[in-house]
Amino acid sequence: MTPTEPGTGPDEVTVRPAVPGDAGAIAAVHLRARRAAPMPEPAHPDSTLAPFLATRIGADQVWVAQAGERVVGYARHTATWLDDLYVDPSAARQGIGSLLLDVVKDRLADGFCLWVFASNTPARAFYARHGLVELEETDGSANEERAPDVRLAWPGREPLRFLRGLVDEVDEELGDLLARRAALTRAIQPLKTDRTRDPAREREVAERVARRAPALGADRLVPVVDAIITASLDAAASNR
Ligand SMILES: O=C(O)C(=O)C[C@]1(C(=O)O)C=C[C@@H](O)C=C1
Repeated sequence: MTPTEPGTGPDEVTVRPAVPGDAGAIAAVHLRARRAAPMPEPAHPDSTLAPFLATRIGADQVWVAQAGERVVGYARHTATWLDDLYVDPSAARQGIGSLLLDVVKDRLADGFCLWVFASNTPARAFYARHGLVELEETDGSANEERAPDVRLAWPGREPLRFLRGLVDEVDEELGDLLARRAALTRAIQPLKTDRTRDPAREREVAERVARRAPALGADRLVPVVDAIITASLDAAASNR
């Protein structure tokens, strides 16, 4: 199928920017597609979606796939995130998702990220086929549905640069966390009569960290925790 070529008959699919009047149609596609996929129930009532999407048309970039007069899919993105990509189940497997994804890749040529529910294996396979890479998997505690999800990235035309940019963002968060942790280590020290290191306590720390980072595991994290605590104690001693 060559959906963007003119003159391909009644099934010709075109992609155009959304207009405010599209909110109802794209909300309907979203809800149908979502319920046809292995995804958790939406966190908000169905009736709130069209008004929400109406506020996003204009604020975000929203692209509508249309077959004749019928809205069959849409994509919504910011400068760095793909927030939505849904195809009506009745128009599935016709290349419409790929068409929308190609529009987003063109617009965000330096790369972008998106979240997919871990349970949504068809979507994960679709994105893998289209060159997206899976990054971290969460336990879902940070999303509204409380369902495990996976962060994906399309690393764009300079993948190394894009992924290093993501590393830089994480390192900034890590720096904030290390500063908070070092301040606590420092606050504890004057309360202790015996300041020898406590290996059992440090092992517990490594195990707690490992529960949030199972891919690393406690044994690999023991030396990391040791280095952090050594640096924190050293800074505390030199700043006294
Ligand atoms: O909990 C303590 O006793 C601390 O001194 C804090 C801390 C840490 O930074 O977590 C530092 C050194 C100890 O060996 C164990 C833990």
